[in-house]
Amino acid sequence: MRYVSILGSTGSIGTQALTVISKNPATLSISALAAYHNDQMLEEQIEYFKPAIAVLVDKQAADRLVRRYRGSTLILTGEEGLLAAATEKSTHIVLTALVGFAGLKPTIAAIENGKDIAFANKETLVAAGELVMKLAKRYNVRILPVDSEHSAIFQCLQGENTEKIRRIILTASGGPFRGFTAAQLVSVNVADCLHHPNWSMGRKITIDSSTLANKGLEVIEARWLFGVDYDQIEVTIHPQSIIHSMVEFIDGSVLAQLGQPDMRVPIQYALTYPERLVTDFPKLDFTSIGALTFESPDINTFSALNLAYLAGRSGGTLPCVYNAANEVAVYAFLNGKISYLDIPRVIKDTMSQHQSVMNPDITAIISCDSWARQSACQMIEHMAKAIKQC
Ligand SMILES: NC(=O)C1=CN([C@@H]2O[C@H](COP(=O)(O)OP(=O)(O)OC[C@H]3O[C@@H](n4cnc5c(N)ncnc54)[C@H](OP(=O)(O)O)[C@@H]3O)[C@@H](O)[C@H]2O)C=CC1
Ligand SMILES: CC(=O)[C@@H](O)[C@H](O)COP(=O)(O)O
Ligand SMILES: [Mn+2]
Repeated sequence: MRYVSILGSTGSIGTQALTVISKNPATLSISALAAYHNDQMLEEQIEYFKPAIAVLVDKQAADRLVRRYRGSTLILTGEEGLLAAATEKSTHIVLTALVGFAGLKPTIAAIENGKDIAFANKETLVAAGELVMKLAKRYNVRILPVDSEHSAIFQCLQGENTEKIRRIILTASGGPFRGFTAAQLVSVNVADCLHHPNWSMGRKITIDSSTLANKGLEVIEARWLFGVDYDQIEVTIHPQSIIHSMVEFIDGSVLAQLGQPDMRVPIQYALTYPERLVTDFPKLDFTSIGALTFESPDINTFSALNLAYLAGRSGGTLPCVYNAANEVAVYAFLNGKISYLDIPRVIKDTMSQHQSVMNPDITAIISCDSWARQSACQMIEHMAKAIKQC
């Protein structure tokens, strides 16, 4: 039996992981569940999966649950609760399915306690990839990609030597605005952005997909997961999202991983690796797919992708700044404070104000994240004031 802690159990990845676990009761079991404030859904999950620990980071939400709950699961709260879920003693593998930089500390705690990581929380690898990968090596834990592209690459690399990689081809759907001009992007609204053509996901990553910041984050994620240079990572728009990514080797051979756009498959692979278990999820029917097409990304219009390459190549704390500024800008856009094209503007301007620290330790990364959030927030306040004055 493999015991799983899920950080972010009430979200898109978290709930799909629970479906996978409920379909494989002989192999997978839940030891801890954690969410931010959705007490109702967490309570239902506790009733069904009976974890040792359940956590709501938000104290008021945790209080509501504690007042109602009569079972034997230990209910915890706050950052300490999240760390407890990440390090619960019976846990073998921690699925990091929470959003944003908040995943960094529990991921490190899990690694330091010898837990394997099923990695969905890409922001942590972007902000602190070098540090996290070094820790994983030191504590001899496995880092198993959940992100569909990185799971695809990981699957293509089974039995291969990463030194024989010529390039990685990360596929991108292109999002809801593929083919749009900058002029057309001026007036897009939140509802337009939340309409991803192929995947149903949480709000933050869906906005990221639309700006191509998601692909930018994934480029940096790939650099750390697979130890390749940025020159070896290429992004190709593949609107059907059937090929989840490809690896070209030095002899010119290309391996690809294909499947329905269904996150339950990479989630299950990460949780059961190296085993493959039977699924009853819809399978590909090649005759009905028709064409698989490819095009180059429009990096001038969708500049968040280029900014990620810039941040990644510069290294140090700049990827952390890229991530923090993007997080702040996305939530400001979702809350109606800035317009869509302000998102890459905020990232670019925050990056340009930063004095990068090379080889950052955890303290430097945390202070860089705080600095970037504060700078991005100030920028957004100025933008909001300027709009009011018009
Ligand atoms: N969705 C997808 O298909 C994919 C997602 N990913 C990555 O996986 C991660 C999760 O994405 P997704 O599932 O879409 O996100 P969702 O917004 O759907 O879910 C986020 C989950 O994290 C919890 N959460 C949010 N903030 C915190 C916090 N500070 N502390 C503890 N828990 C928190 C939420 O709890 P509550 O509900 O209580 O707010 C919720 O359970 C992201 O990093 C994303 O980039 C990667 C590939 C695909
Ligand atoms: C499902 C998944 O892995 C997402 O990261 C997905 O890749 C988003 O689609 P885009 O290719 O549009 O960014
Ligand atoms: Mn992805």
